[in-house]
Amino acid sequence: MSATYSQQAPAKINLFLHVTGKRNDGYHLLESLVCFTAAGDVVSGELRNDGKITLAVTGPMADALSNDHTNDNLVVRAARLLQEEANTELGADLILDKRLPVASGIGGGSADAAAAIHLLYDMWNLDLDGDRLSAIALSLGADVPVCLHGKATLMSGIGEKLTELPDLPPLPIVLINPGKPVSTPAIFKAREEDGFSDEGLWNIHTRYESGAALAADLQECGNDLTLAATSILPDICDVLNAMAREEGCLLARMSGSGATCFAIYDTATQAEKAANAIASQHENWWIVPTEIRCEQSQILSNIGASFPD
Ligand SMILES: C[C@@](CO)(OP(=O)(O)O)[C@H](O)COP(=O)(O)OP(=O)(O)OC[C@H]1O[C@@H](n2ccc(N)nc2=O)[C@H](O)[C@@H]1O
Ligand SMILES: Nc1ncnc2c1ncn2[C@@H]1O[C@H](COP(=O)(O)OP(=O)(O)O)[C@@H](O)[C@H]1O
Repeated sequence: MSATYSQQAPAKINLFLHVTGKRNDGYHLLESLVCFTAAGDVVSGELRNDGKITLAVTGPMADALSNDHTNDNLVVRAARLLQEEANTELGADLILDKRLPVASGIGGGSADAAAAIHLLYDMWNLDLDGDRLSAIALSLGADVPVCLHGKATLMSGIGEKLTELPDLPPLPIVLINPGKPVSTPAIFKAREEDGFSDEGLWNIHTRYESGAALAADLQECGNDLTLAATSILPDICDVLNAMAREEGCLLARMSGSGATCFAIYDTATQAEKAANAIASQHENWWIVPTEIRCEQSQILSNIGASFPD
């Protein structure tokens, strides 16, 4: 019987997200403090010797994905690219346990693609250098390199420049999605007339000892996609207000291009209380109390991927 491999695909949070410019190809230059939560999807799988790659999708959010897993799903696209790059004749039967809402600003698809790369790297016993893996990741999406890295990072460029940061303090958070997907390209398009933020506003050397200290500095930054996202989906304002009203809320903000928002609470008990209170009033919202994960991905350290200073 072959072994089952399993890899978590944690949700990505943009603690702040500044749009600092635009490239000629239409992609935007960003500066964002990215971290990862204990909540996420799970990718698992078994080895095949015939080179075929199959995918089954399970879990509460499976129905939100297109049925054409073979061609559309980022897990399969990542697996095919890695197979080609490594020139291997091995394959895999993969299962995606889809728990994160789709098209929701927490990089679920990007996290799944990164998890598939980690899992298959291990399963196929590969030996590729970090630059080649980073190039595969970027070709799948601007958020995939940071998801491959998997820990607190200052992300810039269009998503390919990664600066590792000191570990963040324990951060109890609540994630809320109002149950409606938003399209990332549509949000970037909707902010076309807005200006650009300055670069270099975040001190990459500061080590935060408490969530309160981190939240205070995050108040000096923002998410430059919020105005565009709330103009397309005003429900995001309801989410932010509901989070901010609960006791112990240090910061409530939208992640990525939305619509998922996160709030940092002073304690885990306050985060859970807030989640329960909000859930009792909004039964259609996706509400998850969780925390920021700080540990480095084990498999990444085996890969030895290098990232710019
Ligand atoms: C906005 C962010 C912030 O972390 O997160 P999400 O809201 O998707 O979670 C990411 O940059 C999203 O990354 P990702 O979702 O991988 O984007 P891609 O598939 O590469 O691009 C989708 C579309 O978004 C726009 N896009 C994306 C990234 C970027 N730096 N500039 C852009 O203008 C482009 O219109 C592009 O066609
Ligand atoms: N495994 C996957 N999980 C989520 N979305 C996927 C996946 N594979 C492909 N997609 C497609 O990628 C798009 C972006 O999804 P997602 O990564 O969830 O958004 P976001 O980056 O805004 O959080 C969706 O339109 C979805 O159809």
